[in-house]
Amino acid sequence: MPVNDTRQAMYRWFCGRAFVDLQVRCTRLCMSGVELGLHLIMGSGESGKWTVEQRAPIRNESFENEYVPEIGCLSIIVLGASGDLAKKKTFPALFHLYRQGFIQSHDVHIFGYARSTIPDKEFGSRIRGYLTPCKGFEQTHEEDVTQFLQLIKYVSGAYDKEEGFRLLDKTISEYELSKNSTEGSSRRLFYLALPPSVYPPVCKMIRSYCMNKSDLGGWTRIVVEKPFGKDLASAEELSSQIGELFEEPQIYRIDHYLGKELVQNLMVLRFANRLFLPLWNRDNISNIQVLCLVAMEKPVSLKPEHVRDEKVKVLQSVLPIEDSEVVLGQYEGYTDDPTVPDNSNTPTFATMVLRIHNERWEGVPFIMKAGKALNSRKAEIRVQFKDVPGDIYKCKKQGRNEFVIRLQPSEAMYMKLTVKQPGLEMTTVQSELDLSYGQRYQETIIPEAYERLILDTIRGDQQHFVRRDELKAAWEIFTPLLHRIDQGEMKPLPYKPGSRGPEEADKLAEKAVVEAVVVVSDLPFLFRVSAGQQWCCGRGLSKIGWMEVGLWWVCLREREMEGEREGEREVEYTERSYYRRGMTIGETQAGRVVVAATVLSSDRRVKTQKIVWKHRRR
Ligand SMILES: NC(=O)C1=CN([C@@H]2O[C@H](COP(=O)(O)OP(=O)(O)OC[C@H]3O[C@@H](n4cnc5c(N)ncnc54)[C@H](OP(=O)(O)O)[C@@H]3O)[C@@H](O)[C@H]2O)C=CC1
Ligand SMILES: O=C1O[C@H](COP(=O)(O)O)[C@@H](O)[C@H](O)[C@H]1O
Repeated sequence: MPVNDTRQAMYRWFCGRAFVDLQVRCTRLCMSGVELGLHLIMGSGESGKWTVEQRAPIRNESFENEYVPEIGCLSIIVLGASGDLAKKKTFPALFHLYRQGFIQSHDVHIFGYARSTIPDKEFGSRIRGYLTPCKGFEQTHEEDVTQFLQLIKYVSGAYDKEEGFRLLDKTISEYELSKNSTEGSSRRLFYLALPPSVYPPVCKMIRSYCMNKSDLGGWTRIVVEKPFGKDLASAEELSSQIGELFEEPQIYRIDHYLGKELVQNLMVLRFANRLFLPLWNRDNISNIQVLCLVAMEKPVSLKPEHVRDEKVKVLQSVLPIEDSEVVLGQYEGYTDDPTVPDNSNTPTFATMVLRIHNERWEGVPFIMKAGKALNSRKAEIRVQFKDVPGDIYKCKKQGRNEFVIRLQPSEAMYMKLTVKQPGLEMTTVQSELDLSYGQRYQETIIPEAYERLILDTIRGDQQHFVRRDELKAAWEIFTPLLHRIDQGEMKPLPYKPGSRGPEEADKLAEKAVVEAVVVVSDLPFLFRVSAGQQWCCGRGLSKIGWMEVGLWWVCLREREMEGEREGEREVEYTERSYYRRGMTIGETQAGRVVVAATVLSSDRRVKTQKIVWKHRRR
């Protein structure tokens, strides 16, 4: 449904897409020819002495796969097996895992569960047509499908009745016994391909009747599909209901965009390439146009919890969304659908600017765009770099450096660069370094997102699933806006199907980019610090804690300043934003604005202080 899709798209910008995969090799220190691992120098109990604690060598957690194959038989139970998701995505993904040997008939069985009464054979014919051939296995496809379908047993029952789940448990147990699986060593994976309204009763039933009987290395996990609620309150309620029944490590909140090849590649790109490490920040990036954030800091390790910790942190650094930085749309003809009310306020399109209030991203607009019935169906992340200072080649007119990651269709990464136009003339032209997966990896099978994620659930890797606090942090950002839409306070603008969306959306994006450029072109700022009698040049500002807020203030509030001569604002201080008393901030050499700001008091512990500013145009 469109309303959910828009909510999901908004949610996805955050929780998904950008925070994914990381494959960084941990540093190893080789000492005296013996690999000792990383040594940690610690203060000892005795003052003045240092001891060296020897730790086990740090292993490369991404490449030396920690997964140890388990021995108990595996039951995969798809609840809502009669539905759309199950037939189009879940069973086809299971089939591909089977065909590639990740699911083997000797220790895996699959159960479909739903209310509809469907004989096993008929169930097989329902899904057969959706089981597409695996690349390289086209010859044996029909045979493979027949064998795969034999692994599936369909059980019919209600979602809130004991009998159905007792029957399901009995059917699973019979299979486990037939495989001589020791009780408690078996693994049960429940995939809820169901409307969220039935998650709570279904989880309750699973908890009461279908869990592993004891723990001999076996487990019970549940996979829940988005949407995870419709706003903060409903998401929290759902989380509590499920959280009362299952521990967080048993819960896999799936959003299949996190399983897409190029989303999985994002962290590798960022943290495994020296080229990007120093560039990926506000000093170099003008704006980011994403379906998701590319913003988290490097995690301590590749452990799922470390990765997810970083995701939560960056979500918590997102500033409240300003109404003036949102454009909503609804395509013309949307309300012609008889199921849609004539006065529907449901957006089918949204563009908005997000601001991340941290050292890396202050001043860099994250421009999000998503919609239905647009001119093209694609998902990409676009990172625009700042202009080259001292542009002797006049590169500006050709466009800036840009790094584009196209998730779909046709996975690709390309980088727009300025190069010399081949030939005798010394002219420049914009060209691309292009890594199109279809060409470069012709022989490689790129797995479907669901395939990869289901495999992760079997292996117990939660890295690409949404943790409860992450979900909460994401909803906290969007809920106020969603409520304003629900209350009719924000109206979608009409746009033509097949267009780029409302024109205002492009204008908003342009404005955000221009503002970000102004920040660049105005550098260097000169900062006069009256108390310390110092002069500083703006380039190194982010490294000087007490200047950070000033710069942020100048950059982000420029819009407000344009209309006002002077004013007063409350400024929130971060721990790093240490101010000195009586500081005067800012004069741009580029001559756009002069900003004088005085911080009235200074105290590291005070989180909010008053800043008075004035400016004048030259
Ligand atoms: N379809 C897709 O491509 C995607 C779906 N999702 C999410 O996955 C979940 C399942 O999606 P989808 O398969 O499309 O959903 P369906 O509407 O097809 O529902 C799945 C099954 O659930 C049962 N069901 C449907 N409505 C109700 C109800 N009100 N109460 C109880 N049971 C009901 C039906 O089975 P029966 O009557 O036989 O019991 C139905 O076959 C949803 O949460 C959806 O948002 C997420 C991403 C993509
Ligand atoms: O989650 C969803 O995604 C699909 C689109 O998936 P894609 O992998 O084909 O891009 C969308 O159609 C569906 O409405 C939404 O819930």
